[in-house]
Amino acid sequence: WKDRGAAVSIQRHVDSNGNQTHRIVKKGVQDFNFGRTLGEGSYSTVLAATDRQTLTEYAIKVLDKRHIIKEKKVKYVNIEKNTLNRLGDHPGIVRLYYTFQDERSLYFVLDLATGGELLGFVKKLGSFDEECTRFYGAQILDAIEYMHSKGVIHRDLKPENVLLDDKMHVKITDFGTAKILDLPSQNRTSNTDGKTQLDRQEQDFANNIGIPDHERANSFVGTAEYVSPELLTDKSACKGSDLWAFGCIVFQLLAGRPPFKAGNEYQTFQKIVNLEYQFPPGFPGVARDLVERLLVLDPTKRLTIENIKSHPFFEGIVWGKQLWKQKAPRLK
Ligand SMILES: NC(=O)c1nn(CC2CCNCC2)c2c1CCc1cnc(N=C3C=CCC=C3)nc1-2
Repeated sequence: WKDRGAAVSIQRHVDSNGNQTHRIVKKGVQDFNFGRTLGEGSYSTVLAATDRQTLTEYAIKVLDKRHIIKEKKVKYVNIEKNTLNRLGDHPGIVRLYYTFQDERSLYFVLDLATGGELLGFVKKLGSFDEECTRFYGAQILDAIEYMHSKGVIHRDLKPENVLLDDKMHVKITDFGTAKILDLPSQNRTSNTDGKTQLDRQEQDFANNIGIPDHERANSFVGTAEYVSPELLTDKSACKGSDLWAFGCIVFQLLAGRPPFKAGNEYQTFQKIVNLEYQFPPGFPGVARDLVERLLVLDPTKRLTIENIKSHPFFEGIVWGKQLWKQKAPRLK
């Protein structure tokens, strides 16, 4: 495991003859005060923490080494670290500052998003108005565009993974199931002979989220409601899969519920592959047009990011840095 980046603390040391020396030591657990638990994964826990020297607050993801090895997740953890390293410079993506380790655990020192999940606000308000949906949709899309430009597909975008920082701006997180498209031409995660080969990570992930056996053989899925049809039919993710999830999120912000939801995962999957969803009465027409052009079964027929940015729904949005400088609209 190669630690990435390093933060050091300078420790003043007076030796037995009273000579003062300074030791440079890599930051470690002892440099932080750990606070509340922000989230738990199957082999990781995310805690709020404060750097005792700088008083800066972070989220620290603690991964249990023994568990990672036992559950054969080493590849996952490295993919998450490599993905976060690639995505280190965008305001809409949780940043990995550095990692360190001790005999038991690995530690990822990450941005702390104090506002919590976007999902929490949608639930509290019931739904967002067009202005708020436009702002948060634009920030999410800008972050997706950056990810894709770095050859990363998130693969599990959902309102729970869209966090908000202290300025109520978006911070996308949880790249544990992301896919790095090594070759620029490789737009789908399938191997060279064209057969969609479940890679170890996908197979491992499928094993872990309890897919029924008859589906387990060849389907890697994220969270049921936001999974794209191509992941359920030909088992491969592509950049369009993130745009499908984006369409589900825009729908959910305005409707207060995701487009595809049924009694259980299998029935939800059925609705997705049959494109069975309805807009609630009052759903704004211009947003409906956008969603209808994203929730398209054939990923090659979905709007591209450029198309979405110039769609009338996003009229008035100034894309780029300005989007992250402006004040977030008050959620009402
Ligand atoms: N899996 C992760 O990497 C991760 N998980 N969380 C907490 C999860 C809680 C459930 N929904 C998804 C996020 C975080 C991170 C990254 C780093 C990170 C930074 N800030 C927060 N902040 C939170 C504040 C309030 C409630 C939940 C999270 N959380 C995280």
